[in-house]
Amino acid sequence: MTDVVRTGAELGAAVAAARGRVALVPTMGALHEGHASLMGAARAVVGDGGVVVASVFVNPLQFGAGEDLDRYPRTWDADLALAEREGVDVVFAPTVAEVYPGGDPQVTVDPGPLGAELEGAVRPGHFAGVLTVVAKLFGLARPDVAVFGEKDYQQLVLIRRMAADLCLRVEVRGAPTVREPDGLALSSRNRYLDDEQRRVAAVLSRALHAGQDAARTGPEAARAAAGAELADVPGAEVDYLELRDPDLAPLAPDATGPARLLVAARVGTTRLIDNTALSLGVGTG
Ligand SMILES: Nc1ncnc2c1ncn2[C@@H]1O[C@H](COP(=O)(O)OP(=O)(O)OP(=O)(O)O)[C@@H](O)[C@H]1O
Ligand SMILES: CC(C)(CO)[C@@H](O)C(=O)[O-]
Ligand code: BAL
Repeated sequence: MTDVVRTGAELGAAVAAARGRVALVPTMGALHEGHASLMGAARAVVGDGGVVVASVFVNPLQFGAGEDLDRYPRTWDADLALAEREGVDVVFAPTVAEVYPGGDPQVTVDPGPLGAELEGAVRPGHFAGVLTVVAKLFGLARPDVAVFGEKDYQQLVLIRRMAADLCLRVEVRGAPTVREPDGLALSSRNRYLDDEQRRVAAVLSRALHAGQDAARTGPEAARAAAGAELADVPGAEVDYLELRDPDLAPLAPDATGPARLLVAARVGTTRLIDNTALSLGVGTG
């Protein structure tokens, strides 16, 4: 039985009554099997005696002017059915006024330098909005553990850093990206794509695979192989393709070992992001 709560007070009461550990899965709704995998991971961490809370909240603070806040998919009935199927104990689905009773908050979380790079360079203010709402969700749900998808890798790195830097006493876990059979990462925004755009969108994961395959030869080869896949694909406009270390710091040209390859592109008016781990250097790829 999944309880639906709409206010911070109701959520506080629900988690205060919990006997086991509390795991939180923040989402913006329009739930898909990627979200379901996070809920499954949350249950695996806290066990049957724990409490899994999923939030469904389209956070205006992380959308810039001209972005898709108004048309972001809202599929409440299907979201609740998926949460019930996954055995989520509590769904927190607040209104904007409940989360931001005084309008935009005066105090927000500064994501630091990484917040202005990659996604943050294309979407100024985005990560301040993300970290602020996640900090509020942590304050409301007081989770022991919170689970986020690696699909939004920069977000995951920044939330981990926020939890550590601000001593939030929550364990931040990443979960692997769930993909369509052709490699496209599941994403709520995929539903904006028409058939032709959906076909084009598979180039992102093809590029990441090409980068992985070339990684044994070194960073430049990995980046070039991914770039070659993305070059001249009609209908796909690349925002960035970057190879970084696993914490998203820049890599030395001769770096070896673990790294992260990240891509963002616009297919029509839809922005898609994806990333993969890879291992650089001869004998490690
Ligand atoms: N394919 C996926 N596999 C695993 N986790 C995912 C996947 N897609 C999203 N998530 C995770 O689900 C959580 C909620 O994300 P969100 O509700 O924004 O969904 P989304 O599909 O990423 O939507 P959007 O299209 O807005 O990017 C985040 O932690 C995100 O990383
Ligand atoms: C973490 C999050 C739920 C905060 O609004 C959002 O950025 C998302 O869905 O990834
Ligand atoms: N999936 C990350 C939330 C966003 O794009 O706003």
